[in-house]
Amino acid sequence: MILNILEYPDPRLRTIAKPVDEVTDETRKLIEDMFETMYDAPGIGLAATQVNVHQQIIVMDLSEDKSEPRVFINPKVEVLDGDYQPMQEGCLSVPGFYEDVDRIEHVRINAINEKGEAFELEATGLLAVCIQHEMDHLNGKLFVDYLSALKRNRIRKKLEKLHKKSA
Ligand SMILES: O=C(O)C[C@@H](Cc1ccccc1)C(=O)SCC(=O)c1ccccc1
Ligand SMILES: [Zn+2]
Repeated sequence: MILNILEYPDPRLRTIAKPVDEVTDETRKLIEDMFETMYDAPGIGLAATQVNVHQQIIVMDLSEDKSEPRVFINPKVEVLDGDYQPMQEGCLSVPGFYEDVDRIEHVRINAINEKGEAFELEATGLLAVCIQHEMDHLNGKLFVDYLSALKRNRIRKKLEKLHKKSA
């Protein structure tokens, strides 16, 4: 089922997600709906926060042909080296805006998969960037928070105007 994606500046996007106690069939159904929603958008990542479910669940697929689906439940990210690199980011909750954000170049993520098995992954490049972007969502943070107040307010005003039209 395609789920509704919350859009900035919706305050619910600022909610801190809670850990998943047990990976159940209900968790797996939500993950299935998150993948369907992400592919439909289209996007390369989606955090449960964005569909107003405040559990620590991220789905991702950086492939061109939906061939590399990834699930991260209760993820923890470690910095492997402190270098930052700028990369252009978009966000399904901030549709139509793309801005450069500095992110840590090399990270390690520890998480649980949809079968409840623990795993670890080292990442650089777009995968590392996407992991940090999705982790921010689970902590109520958005990529616009890294921009200047001027840019952030311009984006907010444009999206609020769009919401009024469609409301
Ligand atoms: O809002 C999200 O979390 C999804 C976001 C993830 C992301 C993209 C780029 C850098 C960091 C994080 C998106 O997927 S925005 C859409 C997008 O970037 C894209 C869409 C289709 C094909 C390729 C990229
Ligand atoms: Zn996003």
